[in-house]
Amino acid sequence: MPYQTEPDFRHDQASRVGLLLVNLGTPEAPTAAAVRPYLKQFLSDPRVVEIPRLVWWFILNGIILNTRPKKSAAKYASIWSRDGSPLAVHTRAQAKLLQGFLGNMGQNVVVDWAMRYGQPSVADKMMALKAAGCDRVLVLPLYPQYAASSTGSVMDAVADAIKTLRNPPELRIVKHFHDAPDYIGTLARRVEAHWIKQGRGDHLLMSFHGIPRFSLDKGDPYHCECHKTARLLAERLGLAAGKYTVSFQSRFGKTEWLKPYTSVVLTELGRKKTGKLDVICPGFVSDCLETLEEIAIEGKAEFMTAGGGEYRYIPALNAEPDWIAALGKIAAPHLGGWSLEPEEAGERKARAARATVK
Ligand SMILES: C=CC1=C(C)c2cc3[nH]c(cc4nc(cc5[nH]c(cc1n2)c(C)c5CCC(=O)O)C(CCC(=O)O)=C4C)c(C)c3C=C
Ligand SMILES: [Fe+2]
Ligand SMILES: [Fe+2]
Repeated sequence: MPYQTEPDFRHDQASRVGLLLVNLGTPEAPTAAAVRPYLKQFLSDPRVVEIPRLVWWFILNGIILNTRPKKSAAKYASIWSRDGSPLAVHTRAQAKLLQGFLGNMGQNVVVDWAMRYGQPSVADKMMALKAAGCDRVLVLPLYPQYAASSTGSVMDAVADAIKTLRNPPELRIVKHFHDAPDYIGTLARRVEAHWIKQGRGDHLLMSFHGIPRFSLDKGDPYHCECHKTARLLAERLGLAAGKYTVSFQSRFGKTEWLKPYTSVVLTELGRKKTGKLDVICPGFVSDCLETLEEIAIEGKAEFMTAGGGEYRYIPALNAEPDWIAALGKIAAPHLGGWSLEPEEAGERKARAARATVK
C-alpha cells in the first residue's frame, strides 16, 4: 500500500485539536439521479447490509437501485429546504455553532463536520483537519445510541481515512452518549416546552430508527441503549409506564427488524382512540427524511386513519442553543487533557519555535 509523503516535520508547528462531527449523509438533491449514488454507497456498506456480498450485489444493482431512488427522491422532495437537505443543513449549523460555543468557553478546538456517505466525506475532512495543523482529532458521531451499522461504520471510515497516512493524528472516537445527562436533559426540555405550548399529550411515543433483529441476537447493544435512553427520558418527565411507548421505525427489506414497529404502534394507538399523541425521535439529533417524512407526515396519516385524535411531532434537537451547549459538554470529557486554552496554545507555539529544528 502506498503511504503518503508528508510535508517536512516542523518543530514550530502549533499543536491543534480537531473535533469532527459525523452524521449519516444525504443526497445532493431530491432527484433520482442524486439519490442513486448516495444509496449505492450507503447500501454497499457491509456494516449496513450483512448478507453475502455476491447475492447482495445482484439484489442491490438489479432491483433496489432501479426502483428505490425514484420513490426516495419524491420523499426527499417533500421535506427539502431552501438550503438543502435538512440533515445537512442542521449538521452544518451544529458544527458552526459548536465552534463558537467552544471558543467562548476558551477551548482552542477546530470544529468541522462530515458525512459517512456522500459529501463532505470523512476522508476529506480528516485530511482538511490535518492540513489545518490538527495532530489530535476527536470524532463525534451524531448517533446517541451505538449500532454497528451507524457508529461502527463511522469508525471504519475513520480507520480507512488514516490508512495511508505516514503521520496520522492522534484519534479518539465517541462511541455513544445515549445516557449522557446533557442529552437526556435537552430531550426532556423539548418535550416540556412542547407541553407548555400545546398542553400535555395523552401518550408519548418514542420512535427510534430500527436495525435487523439478528443484530441484537449477535450482540449489537443498540436495542438496549435505545431502551435506556427511553427509560431515562421517561424518568426525567415523570411518565408512568403506561404513558409512553418505545418503537422502531424505518424497516428496510424483508427480514425481521426490532419490534414493535412504529407503524404498527401508530395504528394500534389510533384504533384505541388515543386523543393527543406526542411523538419524539430521540435517536435522531437532527431532523431528516426519517423524522420529517416518515414520522411527521406518514406516521400522522397512519395514526389519523386508524382513528387517532391529534398527532403532534416534537422536532429534533437540531441547532438549538441548548443542544449546542449540551454537545459541547458531551465532547468535553473526551477532549480531556487535549484542548488548550488560547494562551496556553500560544506559549506552546513559542516554546516549539525556540526548540531546535531537525
Ligand atoms: C440511528 C441511526 C441509524 C441507523 C442505526 C440506521 C440503520 C439503517 N438504515 C438503513 C437504511 C436506510 N436508512 C435511510 C435513511 C436514514 N437512516 C438514518 C440513520 C440510521 N440508519 C438517517 C439519519 C437517515 C436519513 C438520511 C437523510 O438524508 O435524511 C435510508 C435512505 C432513505 C430511503 O431510501 O429510505 C435507507 C435506505 C439500514 C438498512 C440500516 C441498518 C441495517
Ligand atoms: Fe437508516
Ligand atoms: Fe435489549
